[in-house]
Amino acid sequence: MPDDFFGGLDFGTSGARISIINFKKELKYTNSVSYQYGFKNPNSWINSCEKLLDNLPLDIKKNIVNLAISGTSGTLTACTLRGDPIGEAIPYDQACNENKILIESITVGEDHLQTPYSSLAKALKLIDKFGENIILRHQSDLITGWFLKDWTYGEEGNNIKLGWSLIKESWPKSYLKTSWQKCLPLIIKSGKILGQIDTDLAERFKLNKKILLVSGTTDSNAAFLAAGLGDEEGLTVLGTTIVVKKINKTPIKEKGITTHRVSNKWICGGASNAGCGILSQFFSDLEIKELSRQINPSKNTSLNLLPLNSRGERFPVNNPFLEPILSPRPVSDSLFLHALFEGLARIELKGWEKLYELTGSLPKRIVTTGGGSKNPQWRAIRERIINIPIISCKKTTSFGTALLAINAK
Ligand SMILES: Nc1ncnc2c1ncn2[C@@H]1O[C@H](COP(=O)(O)OP(=O)(O)O)[C@@H](O)[C@H]1O
Ligand SMILES: O=C(CO)[C@H](O)[C@H](O)COP(=O)(O)O
Repeated sequence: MPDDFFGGLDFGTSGARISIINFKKELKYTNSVSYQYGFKNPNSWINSCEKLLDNLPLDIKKNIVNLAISGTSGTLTACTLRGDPIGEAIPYDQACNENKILIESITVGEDHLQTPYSSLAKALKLIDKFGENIILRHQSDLITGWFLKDWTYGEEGNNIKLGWSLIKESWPKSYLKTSWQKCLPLIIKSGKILGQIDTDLAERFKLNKKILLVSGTTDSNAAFLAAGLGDEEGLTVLGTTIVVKKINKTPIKEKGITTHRVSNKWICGGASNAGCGILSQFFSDLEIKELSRQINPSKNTSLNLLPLNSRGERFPVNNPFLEPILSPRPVSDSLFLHALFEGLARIELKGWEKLYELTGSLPKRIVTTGGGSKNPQWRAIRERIINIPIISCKKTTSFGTALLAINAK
């Protein structure tokens, strides 16, 4: 009797990854692809999903029983009522300042929505551009809909930045009076079975026709699940952006902070606009690895870079006008990389200080996931600057998403 398999697909900034696990949570298969048309183009997400499905070995295709999808939190796209993406998505790190006054008037007391990075700000911009005869979906919800050929649903965590309240289990009352409420998804808790894969799609990719789609989560929550974090540990995701998260007894409502609920715990934290993205702007992955070997992590470069991926910051400060500082650039590439690592470690430190201010405690140990987590020199620099022991977790975000698929109800 062949194993049943559980799949997790994660849509990040640099590409998409799939992990297939069995009931014992053993990783049976993984693969990743980068986006063909760039991150902002939703057809890239669909196209990379198709490539990942095409490349699955047949025995896996036939024995996947549950599938869950995660994606970047706060990347919103407009679609036709039939789920076809319209134009480019607005990515999580793009500030939309256009409807500030309207947003303040409909989100009184909801500070986390009153930022130009909220999905609400992006939703209003998309409605201004494309009208109200559209639906608005985040990355994870769009792809889940693509598998079902039904775009009705939205997963709770992915929609917090759009205004969904995990506590009240509703949209803000002020939305009821708007004409655009119909553009929002019907919210479902994470880890719930939504329905069976579309038959034509299953046939096209030779997949088990009985695959059940499970409502997924955000990329950072999936990383949290993969890391299996303890109450006294913190999570740092070193992906295109740096995300810091810790468990807290109560939710926190503040600009730049998101409170999610994962495995019945409140997970508080924030995502910077700085991260590995800036490394990729200057160096290939191989160059990063080789140049890192020349770095002495115990030394301080005394260069004070602020390595934001672009203008504007979400967390630890929420300022859409903050400019990156990338000069002076030393002649030595390894010295420059060293200084970038230090600048990123200082941003992470400020993140932890901000969470200390809001929660009253620091983690005893930091678990790190994401592309940057495999770098030992960066880890040592981070330990020197942050002064908290750090370990790397080899499990990927899509592995965490696959865990949701196992535990589906
Ligand atoms: N050895 C390394 N050290 C530091 N960063 C690395 C290393 N290898 C890859 N990266 C970075 O990892 C990033 C991709 O990580 P990933 O977690 O896949 O990101 P995302 O999920 O945001 O797409 C790239 O920006 C790349 O620069
Ligand atoms: O930065 C990101 C992409 O890499 C994260 O998706 C995101 O912005 C983190 O969001 P949340 O605060 O909801 O976990």
